Amino acid sequence: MLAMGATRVAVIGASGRMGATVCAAVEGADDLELAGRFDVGDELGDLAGADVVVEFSVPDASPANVAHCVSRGVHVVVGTTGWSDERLATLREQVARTQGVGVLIAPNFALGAVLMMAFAAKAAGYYESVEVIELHHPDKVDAPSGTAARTASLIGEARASAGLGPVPDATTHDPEGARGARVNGIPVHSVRLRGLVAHQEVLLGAPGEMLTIRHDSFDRVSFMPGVLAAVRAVDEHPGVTVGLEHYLGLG
Ligand SMILES: NC(=O)C1=CN([C@@H]2O[C@H](COP(=O)(O)OP(=O)(O)OC[C@H]3O[C@@H](n4cnc5c(N)ncnc54)[C@H](OP(=O)(O)O)[C@@H]3O)[C@@H](O)[C@H]2O)C=CC1
Ligand SMILES: O=C(O)C1=N[C@H](C(=O)O)C[C@H](O)C1
Repeated sequence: MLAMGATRVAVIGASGRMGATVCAAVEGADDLELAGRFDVGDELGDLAGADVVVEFSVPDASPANVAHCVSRGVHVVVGTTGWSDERLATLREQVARTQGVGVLIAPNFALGAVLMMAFAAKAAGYYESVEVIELHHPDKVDAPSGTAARTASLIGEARASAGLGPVPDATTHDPEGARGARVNGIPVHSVRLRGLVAHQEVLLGAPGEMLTIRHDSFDRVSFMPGVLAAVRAVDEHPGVTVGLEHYLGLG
């Protein structure tokens, strides 16, 4: 629980699609105060005296931004995707040396997306086949999406626990890569289409049936309840947490 009075929040990547939406959401919350907005090239310095920083930038900049916040003892809610295992390990080492600082890295703050990932992980052990299709706006710089990578990772773990082998696939000739990427052994397909925001389908197949689990974010406001919930709770979760589900009791 943060100290009495409005929690001071700074946003890194404040002019971006997500950063601007977060700034508006913080300004609209009675218990939060927008302390600072930071963008590319800005000196982060004392982070405008923020209690919590929200970070939505680009994969190559996010680790340094987060490391700066941790070095200042400021809690961080991170939405930027593209965190590799190596970058996470480095962050965990830094945070372990910093008493009490909380960092949440969440590939998706939409409640329905968190549930979609949980449902997919739950179902994965029962189906021989599974594929992930993520669909996003064409201005997105990373593929596959962080949500798809996390989903594939959770599905891979569930399949291993259930003793399932590789997904069946007789393809031997695919010079154009039409079968998509393999993330943790799970086929992942990335669609980039004008008009879309953020969408994902998980297809699970067994003889004679298919289960489809789909989530759609039609607007970036869908991410705001999760972001604000994380801002309010991050100080109660010292260390590095990956996935909003751990804050919602779903992890
Ligand atoms: N976890 C979640 O729920 C969600 C996560 N995302 C993720 O959030 C990230 C941002 O997405 P989105 O807002 O659409 O992207 P945008 O490109 O709209 O925004 C990114 C912003 O970060 C700025 N930026 C670039 N480099 C730096 C830097 N070194 N320091 C500070 N700011 C910097 C960019 O500035 P400039 O344009 O001038 O380069 C831009 O304003 C992506 O990784 C995306 O995948 C998106 C939606 C939901
Ligand atoms: O870039 C986006 O837009 C999104 N990025 C996140 C991701 O990569 O999973 C979350 C959501 O899908 C929107």
